[in-house]
Amino acid sequence: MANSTFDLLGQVQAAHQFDHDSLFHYASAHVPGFPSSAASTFTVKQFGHGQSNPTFLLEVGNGGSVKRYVLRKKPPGKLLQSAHAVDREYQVLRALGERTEIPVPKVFCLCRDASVIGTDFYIMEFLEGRIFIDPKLPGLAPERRDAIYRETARVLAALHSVDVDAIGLGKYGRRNNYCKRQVERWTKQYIASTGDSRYPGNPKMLELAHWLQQHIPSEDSSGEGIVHGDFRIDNVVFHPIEDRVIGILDWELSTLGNQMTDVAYSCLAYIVDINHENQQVGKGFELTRIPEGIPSQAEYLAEYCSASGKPWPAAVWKFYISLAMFRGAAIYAGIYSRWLMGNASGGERARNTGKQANDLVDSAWAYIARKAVLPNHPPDPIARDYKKQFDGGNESGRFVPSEKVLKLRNRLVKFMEDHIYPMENEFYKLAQSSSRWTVHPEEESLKELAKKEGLWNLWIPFDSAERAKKLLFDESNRMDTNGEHDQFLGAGLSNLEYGYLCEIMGRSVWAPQVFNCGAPDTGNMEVLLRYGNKEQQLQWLVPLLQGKIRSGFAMTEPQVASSDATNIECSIKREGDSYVINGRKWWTSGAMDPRCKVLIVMGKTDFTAANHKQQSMILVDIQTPGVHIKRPLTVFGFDDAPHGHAEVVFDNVRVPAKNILLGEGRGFEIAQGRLGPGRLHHCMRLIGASERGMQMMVQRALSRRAFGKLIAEQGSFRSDIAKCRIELEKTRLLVLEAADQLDRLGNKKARGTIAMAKVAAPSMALMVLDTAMQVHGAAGVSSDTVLAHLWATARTLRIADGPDEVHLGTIAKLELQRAKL
Ligand SMILES: Cc1cc2nc3c(=O)[nH]c(=O)nc-3n(C[C@H](O)[C@H](O)[C@H](O)COP(=O)(O)OP(=O)(O)OC[C@H]3O[C@@H](n4cnc5c(N)ncnc54)[C@H](O)[C@@H]3O)c2cc1C
Repeated sequence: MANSTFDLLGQVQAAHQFDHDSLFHYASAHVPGFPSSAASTFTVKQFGHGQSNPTFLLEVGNGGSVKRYVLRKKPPGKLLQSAHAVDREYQVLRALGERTEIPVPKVFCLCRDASVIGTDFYIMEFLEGRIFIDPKLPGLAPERRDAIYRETARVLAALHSVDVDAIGLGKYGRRNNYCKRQVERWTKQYIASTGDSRYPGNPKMLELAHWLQQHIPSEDSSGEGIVHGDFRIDNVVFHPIEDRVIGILDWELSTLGNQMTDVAYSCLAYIVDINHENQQVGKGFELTRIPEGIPSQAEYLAEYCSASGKPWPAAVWKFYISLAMFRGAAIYAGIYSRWLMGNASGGERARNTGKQANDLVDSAWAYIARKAVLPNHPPDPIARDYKKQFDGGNESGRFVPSEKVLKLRNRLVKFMEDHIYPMENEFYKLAQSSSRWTVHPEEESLKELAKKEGLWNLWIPFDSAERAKKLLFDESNRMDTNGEHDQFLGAGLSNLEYGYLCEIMGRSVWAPQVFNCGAPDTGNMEVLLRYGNKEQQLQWLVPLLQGKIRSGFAMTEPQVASSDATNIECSIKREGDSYVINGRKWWTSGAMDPRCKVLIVMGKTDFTAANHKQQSMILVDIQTPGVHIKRPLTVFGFDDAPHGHAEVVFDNVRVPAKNILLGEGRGFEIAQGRLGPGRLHHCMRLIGASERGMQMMVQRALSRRAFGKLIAEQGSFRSDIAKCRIELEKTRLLVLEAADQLDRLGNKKARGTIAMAKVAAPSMALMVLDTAMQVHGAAGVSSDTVLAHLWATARTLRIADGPDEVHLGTIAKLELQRAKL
């Protein structure tokens, strides 16, 4: 719940008492409209929230009406040099209040005469509104949380856009080398606060200061505008009922300088949980769980960057967050030192701040040790618009995702931003190293996290899940899942519903496997779900569903045109209780992966049967003698390690006869069942890859200048991007339509539309990604961006899972058949 500004009031603390009469007379003379009558009642209360300059509510009753003002003063006692400068607060509030639209309380007078109440003070307007002390915004509906965070980001952006020279604040501070000076200043103040034997200094804090000095971003040398210095959600007053800021408070640390420090400070709740009531600093909600509705840190930052026009700070974010924690630690050490002296304005609540200062230092070091802290690019605004578009829940229409799907989608979008995009570089690094054929340990941890978040096996259609539930749990209950078997059978979605989610996974080549939704595993699991017997399911399907193993599908052969599967020559010969397999396969995707334990092999059990009855599919344990992985193949130089596409030789491979799927001669039947949903999954992922391309294209065009103009301002680019958007939206609708037909009409009747989607999606993705690469210039074709890899993958999909021509043939055949009817 929000606190009303009234809720934060209490009695004036003993250490902060002052002469009320003296203040009353001064205010009567200096504050316009302040009652002067001796008959007035005058009460003073102290605001309990905040630890810096003591702040008081003045209430003057006069003839039934009450006027309210706020007074802010320096704390009494010995103060650190340059801290608590209320005259500066007054100066900045006045300039902003009188000459800009930035919401701040109006100031009335500044008093520098210590004889009035003992210290400098100023009097300002009292704002009646809401203050959110807890950044998790408990008690608020998710959409209000979203609105409040986004408004906070926009107000900060507006403040940072103020032209300080135009409003007389050009000399409010030195603009350049702000972070450098901050590190020096807070180091000094920390040392001053901790000299006492009751509170010794922490050597890790000084090491942190050193690290920060070494990592100051180059932009720090050129100055910017206003820095608030303590911009947090609880220093902002919201309108009593509207989600709009009516005042930014607490300007004690304001100056001119590097504004990204404000942004990072406002993000600290994502990283650490600082609550004065707690004895120690906890984990922020980025590490625990972001309360529903609150945008991810990346979304919050994207809102700020888009409103302020600032570049995306991925490369420097570690520095700014660590600086924010360093400064927080120095401030807390100062508060603790004042508490020890008995004059902390927050009173007893300051008792934990000494320990919390040390916790912040530890948190900063832990943050610095993190591999990745922000995605390389801001989250896709289109995904957010899409979310906004449907979040109202009132929209109707054929392709409007349900509430359940939207919730999963939002969770997935966050997971991608928080965990996948930040790890992409790390995954690529390993995949290009000499240890390329090993799995990155983080991938396995992310799989566990995806399970916990309910983002596991989402591809499983509800009808298949029902069948598996009966077979695997209800009867034998042998699947060891700690009673959480539902988690392994997806979320009970239709193919259409999955379409909205699979698209999000397609934005990164690394994502699908983290959610156990990658090819060829999904197709293979589908085969086992539909056609496997119980024994086969228990042996192979269960560990695949759990993500403990991976699998491959071996159909294509180098020596024959494999788009026509009747050509396949691999032989599967029955010999007693076994089948003996001989043949050469290639492009068996996933077979290089160290987790790959089983292959579904397609071959001929009867070379003399009718054309479509010769083929069978059989399960082969990859460790079986005679299975030789010959080499990884590359796609335009990408070997897709550690997954890989292998050439595999089967040399007298003997497997138990019970490994045959469905029975001899049923291979084509299974292939048809396998390929419908699997093909569509590729299409859905291509929509996501194209959205990523669009997003990168836009960012590049808005930040790169050529021949005196942003690329975004060049006419040719505008036409290209518009065409890309048209193609993308057309294709998305076609893919969703195909998924819907698959749900409603089944694989066979939907095959024409699935074929259309299968041809349209790669060609659209190639166009969009090609345009994105073009806009990136040479960087676009390098492996410094994800574009080339996404493009290469999209290109293979004009061939893999059947070349375009085969699908075009299907579409044409159906079209002509219709004409004959
Ligand atoms: C990245 C990648 C991953 C793959 N993963 C797997 C996998 O996991 N398992 C697996 O078994 N296979 C896999 N494949 C192989 C893929 O399924 C085959 O390449 C595909 O089926 C085509 O077979 P082919 O290469 O033998 O081409 P061919 O059959 O020789 O066809 C070559 C070309 O002939 C033309 N053509 C074919 N049919 C017609 C027609 N009817 N009309 C007009 N022109 C036609 C098309 O232009 C076609 O591209 C993968 C391929 C790639 C690139």
